[in-house]
Amino acid sequence: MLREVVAGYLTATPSAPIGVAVSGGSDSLALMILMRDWAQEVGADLRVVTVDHGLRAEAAEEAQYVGRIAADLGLSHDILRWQGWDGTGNLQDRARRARYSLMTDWAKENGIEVIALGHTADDQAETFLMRLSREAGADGLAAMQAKRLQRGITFLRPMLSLHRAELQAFLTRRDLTWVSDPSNDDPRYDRVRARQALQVLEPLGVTVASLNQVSRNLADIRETLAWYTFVEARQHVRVDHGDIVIPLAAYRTFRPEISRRLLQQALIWVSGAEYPPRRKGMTLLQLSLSAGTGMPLAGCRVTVARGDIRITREAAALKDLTAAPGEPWDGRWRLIGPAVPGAEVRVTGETGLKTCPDWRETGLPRTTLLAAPAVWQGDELVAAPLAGRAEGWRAELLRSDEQFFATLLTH
Ligand SMILES: Nc1ncnc2c1ncn2[C@@H]1O[C@H](COP(=O)(O)OP(=O)(O)OP(=O)(O)O)[C@@H](O)[C@H]1O
Repeated sequence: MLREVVAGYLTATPSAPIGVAVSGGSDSLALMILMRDWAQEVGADLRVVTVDHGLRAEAAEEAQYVGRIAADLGLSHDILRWQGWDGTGNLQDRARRARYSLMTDWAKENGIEVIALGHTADDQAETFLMRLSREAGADGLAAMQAKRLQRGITFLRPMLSLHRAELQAFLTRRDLTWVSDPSNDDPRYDRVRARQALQVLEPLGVTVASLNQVSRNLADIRETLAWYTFVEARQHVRVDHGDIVIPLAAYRTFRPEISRRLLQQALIWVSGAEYPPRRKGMTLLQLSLSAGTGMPLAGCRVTVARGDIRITREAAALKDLTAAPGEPWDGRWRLIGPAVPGAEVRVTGETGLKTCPDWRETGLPRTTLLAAPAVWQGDELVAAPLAGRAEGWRAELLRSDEQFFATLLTH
């Protein structure tokens, strides 16, 4: 039964090896066993991975414990070590990001396109409660996706409908013990407090199952909102030299939730950021646009001019960014031209634009050109093709306009 639930998310005969991320906790250990049974049946090549964050003395031992069980099951196992914490930021968050990035690199090196994770219905319910305290909207409260493409790798969560207790019973039946992270009982962590709160809420009928249903309802709402944002964007929005342009007249007809989503995706798309700006910043931006003025936000400048809202990259955010000619710059542009010794691509900026007398003839706004790429040789501007000084160079945009519209549906 458990195996059928998991197998339901997997391709019958996968052509590439499949990864499974196992921390040693009960959920992911059960996942490894269920997937091994499935892999044997369909002849899939399963690869196990554990990230050792190096944060607890027992972590290395736990990773080896996973390795031993994997070996007993005839599975290959890799341990990835994180040594990157510089003492800044929120440790939990940094460790989590590092884990995803290490696993993504590992997958790419091994030709793995899919990694399965052991999130359960309990994780979903706990996350829901934690997000309530952060005043989340439909997006924050919506159920985790069972399948999500991130940085070129598909992350699968085939156990979202299963409960931790049934997975633990399954392991116990197989005489297997799992690793218990001591932080799982430490009330300093939000997740632990959320778990305790669930017990208190139970008499109200607020249970793991009901919270999962609510989060699925919200996922449907999220999808519907995404669809309407896409429809409005298709009808009114255009992409101009990597900027997103929204006619003010159309913007004024959008419901606030639709304009917020549109602006949020535009900011992410233009800046290349991994995460959306905070809600507070988005609210300020919406207020500012209602008053007919723009503002800088999240590495972008939002301007209002000639009846258009324009989301452009912020030049100041690019001042230290360099790339070799022909290489991607800011993940968006590539400059191609004749060989120039010592040439490098940097932002045009005020200094560069001063040397481009014809920039007005390009029809592009000044803010856009300030943040555009240029070719420099030391302090000398060699070329700024977008600002009317081509000198044999051309600027190639690395993302198609279509990609922007597509992100409105998937985020
Ligand atoms: N150290 C680890 N090594 C390998 N896989 C891990 C590790 N930690 C977590 N995972 C994987 O991620 C799943 C979820 O774990 P956990 O709930 O602790 O992560 P989280 O960071 O809270 O979740 P999310 O990634 O959604 O934020 C596990 O079931 C397992 O598949």
